[in-house]
Amino acid sequence: MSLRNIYLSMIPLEQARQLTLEAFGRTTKRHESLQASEATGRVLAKAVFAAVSSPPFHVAAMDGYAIRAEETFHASEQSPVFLQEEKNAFAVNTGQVLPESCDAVVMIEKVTPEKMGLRLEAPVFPWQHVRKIGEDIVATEMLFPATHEITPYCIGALLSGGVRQVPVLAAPGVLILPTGSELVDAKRDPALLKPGEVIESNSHVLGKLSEACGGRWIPAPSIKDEVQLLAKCIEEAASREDVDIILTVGGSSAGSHDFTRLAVEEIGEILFHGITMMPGKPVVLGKVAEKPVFGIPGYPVSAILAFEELVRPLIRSLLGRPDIPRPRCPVFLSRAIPSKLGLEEFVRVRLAEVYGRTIAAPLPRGAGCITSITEADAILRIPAHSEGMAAGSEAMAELLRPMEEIHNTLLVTGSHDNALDLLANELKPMGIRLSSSHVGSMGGLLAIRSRSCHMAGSHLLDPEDGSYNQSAIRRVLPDTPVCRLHLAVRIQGFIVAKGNPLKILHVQDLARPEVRFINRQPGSGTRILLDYELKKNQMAPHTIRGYDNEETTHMAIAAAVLGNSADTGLGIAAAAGALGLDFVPLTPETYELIFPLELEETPRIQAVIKILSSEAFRQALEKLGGYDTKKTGTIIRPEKSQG
Ligand SMILES: Nc1nc2c(c(=O)[nH]1)N[C@H]1C(S)=C(S)[C@@H](COP(=O)(O)OP(=O)(O)OC[C@H]3O[C@@H](n4cnc5c(N)ncnc54)[C@H](O)[C@@H]3O)O[C@H]1N2
Ligand code: MOO
Repeated sequence: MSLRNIYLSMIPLEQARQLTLEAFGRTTKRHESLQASEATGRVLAKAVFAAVSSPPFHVAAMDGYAIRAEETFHASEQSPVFLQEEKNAFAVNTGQVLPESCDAVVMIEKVTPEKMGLRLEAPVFPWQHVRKIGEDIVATEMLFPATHEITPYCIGALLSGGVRQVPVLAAPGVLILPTGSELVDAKRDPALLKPGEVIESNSHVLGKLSEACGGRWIPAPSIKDEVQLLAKCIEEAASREDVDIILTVGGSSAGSHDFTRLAVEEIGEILFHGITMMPGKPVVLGKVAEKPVFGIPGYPVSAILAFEELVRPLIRSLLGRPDIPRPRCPVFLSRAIPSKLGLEEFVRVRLAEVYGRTIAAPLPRGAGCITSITEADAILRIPAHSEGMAAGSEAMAELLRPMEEIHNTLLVTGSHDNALDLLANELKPMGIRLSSSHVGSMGGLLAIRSRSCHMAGSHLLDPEDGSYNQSAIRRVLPDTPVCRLHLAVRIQGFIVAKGNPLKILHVQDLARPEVRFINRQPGSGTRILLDYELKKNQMAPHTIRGYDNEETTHMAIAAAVLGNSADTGLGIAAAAGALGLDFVPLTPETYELIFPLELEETPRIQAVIKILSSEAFRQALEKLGGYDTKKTGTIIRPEKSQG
């Protein structure tokens, strides 16, 4: 039997959210009583009133003497008043109860003990430096209304107001049921994973996200892809009193083992299947025993976004609370972001402050890559009706990190080099975060031109004279004086499988029919180097199998060789070494960090210069292998004619 699903018609996200809230968004009726001191993050089920006043008595607000104010009214420098300890002046410390006869406190530094008593040279007004009964909280007054969310501050008010127990809404129980025969428990030793097995991580992410917005995660062991089993588990979950929301994770899409919709249809009804959002398209919403059942897509980023856009608003609504929107901030795009018409797209971006503007650089978009969201600083929503955004255009970003972190980011755009990771590590303790965006050397110079990065990693060979970067800078940045900070001379060569099984030794070997090549993108220094080598050897690009298959980083080339989707690609030794591959050296090249002269004195650039000039950095670079560091850290300043 073919159990392949077809989607119901997809609906817009906003409509899906409304349907969800209309069907299930009612404040929960389940209450519980909690100790006030343990109630942070919980939501009050009823209004809470103070049992006692605070302060409960008139108390001293300063260290000094409690007195009767009227006895000091005529005090002045010329005719001081002398008060007598224990008769009409009583020593008190801040917070102590005032003796009954007193109505004011004079600060200790305002009186001088003398033979005649405590000398006072100025009048004291009634209730001066006294905190009167109920100044803060009056017994019986309402402290917080129903659906108020309790913060640590609130606990102070509750305890001071004599409230020890509080009635709170039961945290909505979110049962999370991972589905997929390939899933293995995250506690299992990852070294023992068999081919095809996948570490179950999504339920942990969604569970913690549920708790962060006020829900209670009810974990469930993952189950195999079987419709009947899935239906049974959902039914059991729906019958539990402590379960308010059920999430199945994985199997929501159209694959032959994607059973969520079928299972829900068997025991309940489907409200929708498919949303015009990406990632997160194949979400299912069903109703079983009057409870919401979400079919959450299995890709990690799809799962997170489906949760945040639909499940979180529902949890908040069960708590009588508004959703928690991400803070927003206007940004400018470092490069164009094309987008699919008809889908609301959530593009993950890195942010950095460059020349006073917040620049957004898009990250790779695969919904299967959890790192596309862990590395992101913000999310850009591209509306369904848009085909994308142009480079330089302004957009509204939804922040995933505090702005302070973003302001301390050094944005390096351009060619990729493993040494940048080393640099990032050194910058971190200095409070600077390095963010690198891999767009190739030429892309980096263009980003300097459009003032959308601080530094560009570049290794652009001039085939005419064998120099690096100089002529490209003259061409691309005729009006921008830039400095060239020497990172290293590095060896470019062929990244090959361990033992170099196809014996790839020369450029000519790339033309052998059995050799599958993986190329770098146009505009990258490595691509220019390859084309130069081909020309030198009189080889036509079309004679190389895989010339048109492109990746954007050295590590991606190495990964392609490791994964056996290619036999070789041009790259640096460090990338081969990182993945345990072999390396056939071809030619040395100069890699520089280019930055605008006008940024030279900024702390972020100064920090990089300092690190690159250190012996420790040089040694670490040498250790990576394939680098010559003789000139590391030297700066070539702009030619006079430039600018
Ligand atoms: N023919 C079509 N195929 C797919 C479509 C489509 O429209 N037509 N949609 C794609 C989209 S979009 C998404 S998103 C994915 C997700 O679909 P599923 O919900 O069916 O997810 P699975 O196939 O079960 O898993 C996808 C992926 O994620 C891994 N996974 C699943 N659960 C977990 C977990 N709990 N922890 C960690 N990783 C998990 C799973 O092993 C797969 O690798 O479908 C596209 N396909
Ligand atoms: O829409 Mo799916 O959620 O891209 O990855």
